[in-house]
Order: sequence, then structure tokens, then C-alpha cells
Amino acid sequence: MSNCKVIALTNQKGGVGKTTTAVNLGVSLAQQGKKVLLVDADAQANLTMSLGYPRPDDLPISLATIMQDIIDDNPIDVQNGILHHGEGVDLLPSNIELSGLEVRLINAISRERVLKTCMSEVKKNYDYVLIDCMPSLGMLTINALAAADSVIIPTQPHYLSAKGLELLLRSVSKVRRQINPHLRIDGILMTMVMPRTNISKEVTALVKSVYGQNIKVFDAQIPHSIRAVEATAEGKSIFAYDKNGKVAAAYEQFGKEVADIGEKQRNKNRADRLR
Ligand SMILES: Nc1ncnc2c1ncn2[C@@H]1O[C@H](COP(=O)(O)OP(=O)(O)OP(=O)(O)O)[C@@H](O)[C@H]1O
Repeated sequence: MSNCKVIALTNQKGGVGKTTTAVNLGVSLAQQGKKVLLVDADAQANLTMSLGYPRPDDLPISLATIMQDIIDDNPIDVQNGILHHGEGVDLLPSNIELSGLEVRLINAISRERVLKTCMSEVKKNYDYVLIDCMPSLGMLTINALAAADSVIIPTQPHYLSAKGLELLLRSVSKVRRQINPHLRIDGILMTMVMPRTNISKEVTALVKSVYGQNIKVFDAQIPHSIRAVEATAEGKSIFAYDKNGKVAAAYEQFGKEVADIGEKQRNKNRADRLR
């Protein structure tokens, strides 16, 4: 059994910080000595661009090319499509071709499991694979949930509408019932939290009261800061751009929480196997 943990970063609401979290969680885990692959599963290719590839459409191999080969039953070579970033994380990039692929998935055999097949080719090389999902609950997001061991939900406190969360949780439950029974929810990460407002406290309390023990809200909260936007524009993580700032400190704390959950889960799996 692979020791790699695959985490889908998902929220059907756009602009809540999924991509920024993928980059900075990835680099935070790499700084803890973990081997990390970031997978851009969004045709907008924001993750690919924010890691310093401004023209994703020029890349000869992307996630779409590999998934198309799986659909066509061609041999695949995921390794050749992986890019190596200077900050110690690898990237499986995306580009606009992924939007055409999502349409073609509809008629593919095992259409929910194409990304899982792709991931099973590379998992052995990594401790963590982080999948940056697109802001929808379409076929690609279902593929990500089918390939994942767990889900992290980045959200801005004021966008955490009960209805939006309910829809997402319903999709997770459906995938769990029909495709991936082991899918867990690691928790909700509050992003772009404004200082001196009570909203994140109120939302945290609300989630805890409604979902009780079922969903964790991470202790780390990512503050709103222009530094995060600037880092993205420079194609860098917040650790390379502003390592002493409060966003870097928050992502470092978050990375430790995520690694802690991963370690506990690995120990539990090991104990279960010995039983
Ligand atoms: N902590 C932060 N403080 C201020 N701005 C931020 C922060 N984190 C992210 N942003 C900015 O908010 C915008 C949306 O962030 P991001 O692209 O990470 O969200 P997303 O959920 O991946 O979006 P999409 O739905 O397009 O995939 C970007 O311009 C990003 O630079």
C-alpha cells in the first residue's frame, strides 16, 4: 500500500484561495522534508501560472494530454509531464485543453476514475499529492474526489454559506457511497481573514455547532494580505516572497497541522494492517 496521501483542495465557490493554498501548503510540506506533487486540475491553469509558467498552453504535456491517453487506452508516461519547481515541489500542469477533456469525459469508460488511474502511476514517488480543483462540482472535481484520500475546503469566512457547504458535503458523501468509501474530510481552512473582525470566530463557532465532531476547522487561519497577491504575481510561494510575514507564518502552521493529520492517519493504517 502506498504511503502517499492525496488531498483534494476543493470549493465550488471561485476565488476563495484554493490555488494560493495549494502552492503554500505544498511548499510548507516540502520544507518539512516531504516529497510533494501539485496537480493543477483547473483549465484556468492558475496554479501552473502562479508557479512561474505564464504560457501553459505552450506546454507539450499537461494533465489533459495524460487523461486523454488514459481515455484512449494509450500507454501513459506521467513522469515526462511533471515540472520541477525551484522551491522543492513538483507540478503536473494544466491548460485550456482540460475544459475540452471534461466534456469528453462524459462518454468515457470509468469516467470518474481517469484521474485516479493517472495518480496511481506517480503516487509511489511522493508523500503528498495536492489536487487544486476547479470551482465547480463537475466531472473533473468528481475525478479529484475519486482519486483523493481526503478533502480540504479553503473558504473565506463570509462566503461560507450553509447552502454551499451543504452542496459540497453532499457531493463528498455521494462519492464516498458510490466510488471512494475511504474519502475523508480533513477540514475547513479559513482564508483571507480580515484582522479585527469577528466574522471568522462567528463562522468557526457556527460550523462547529452545525457539524459537531464531523468537520474540523483548522486552527491556522490565513490572514488577508496584499503580500499573498504579490507572491502569486511573482510566481513564488509566500515563503520565498515574504518569509517573515504573517501569511507565511499562517501557512507554516497550517502545513504542520496537515502533516500531523497525515502522520496520525499513516500510523493508524499501519496498526490496522498489523491487526
Ligand atoms: N491571504 C490572501 N490575502 C489576500 N489575497 C489573497 C490571499 N490568498 C489569495 N488571495 C488572492 O485572491 C485571489 C483568489 O485566490 P486563489 O486564486 O488562490 O483562489 P481560487 O479559489 O483558487 O480561485 P479559482 O476559483 O479561480 O480557482 C487571487 O488574486 C489571490 O492572489
